[in-house]
Amino acid sequence: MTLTTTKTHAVHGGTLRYLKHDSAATGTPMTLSVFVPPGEGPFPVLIWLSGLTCTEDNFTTKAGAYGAAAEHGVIIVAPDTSPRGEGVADDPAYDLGQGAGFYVDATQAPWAPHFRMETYVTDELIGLIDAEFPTTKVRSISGHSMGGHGALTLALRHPHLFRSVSAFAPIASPTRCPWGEKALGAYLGPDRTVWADHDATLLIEGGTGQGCFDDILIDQGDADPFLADQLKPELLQAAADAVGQRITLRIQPGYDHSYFFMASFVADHVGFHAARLKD
Ligand SMILES: N[C@@H](CCC(=O)N[C@@H](CSC=O)C(=O)NCC(=O)O)C(=O)O
Repeated sequence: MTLTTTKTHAVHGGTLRYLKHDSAATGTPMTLSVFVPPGEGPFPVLIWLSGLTCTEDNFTTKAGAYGAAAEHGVIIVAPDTSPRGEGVADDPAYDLGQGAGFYVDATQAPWAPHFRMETYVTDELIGLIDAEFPTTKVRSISGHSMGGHGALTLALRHPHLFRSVSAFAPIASPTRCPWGEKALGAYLGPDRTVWADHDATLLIEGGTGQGCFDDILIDQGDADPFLADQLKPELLQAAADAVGQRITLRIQPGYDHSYFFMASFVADHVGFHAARLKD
């Protein structure tokens, strides 16, 4: 599984690479970016999962995370959000198919052959990064919106892989919002009991990952147009309170769903993870 560098940029004293590789998990080429801070390493890793419509480029060019990553000595990995290509299933809507992988392994036609983003991130991507970059083999995970859902569910489902988890405006309970119901129904089929394994709120309510994370940092803008119908962080907070999982949910006044919001607080998230990655 060879990584090919397509572009390299110097940034904040470190090196940002855009990369591509043939993925065994998705059966397609996959693209990603990797920022390596200045110095010899080895460095811990923060995996960033982006939201609907994104490629690896949105976070890389808009989040402004690399100054904090350089300061804390953290590698940041930002993969694409789905398999892509002519032979890959798609849907004309922005919230299903290419650019909307939802970080699950699809079981349903026509998605099942390539839409395997849970395996891609938790198995192939982590292995590839640890093999090809100077890592400490210790990592954390964060993401935005669909990627916030991905970060939370992958951390709760695979807590041995991650030291810490945070999210920006995550889809907190995809079994109870239009984006999630549409995607989980398409990728996993009509049985809602199967969806529950990919719903961060229901996972926390059921005790999955309990005791694995001392705190979960979540930032949410109160001017986010998706807050009431799609995101519902209050459900996650209630579930966490019920089982004693600490969540630091920061409602940020005036902030929307855009990368301007993330750029405003991403340094806090890098610092949150860095403190736990270096323990
Ligand atoms: N096109 C849609 C919404 C698209 C959108 O807002 N995408 C967000 C993630 S939403 C949840 O996963 C995003 O990150 N966009 C990329 C960016 O660079 O901002 C619509 O217009 O309603």
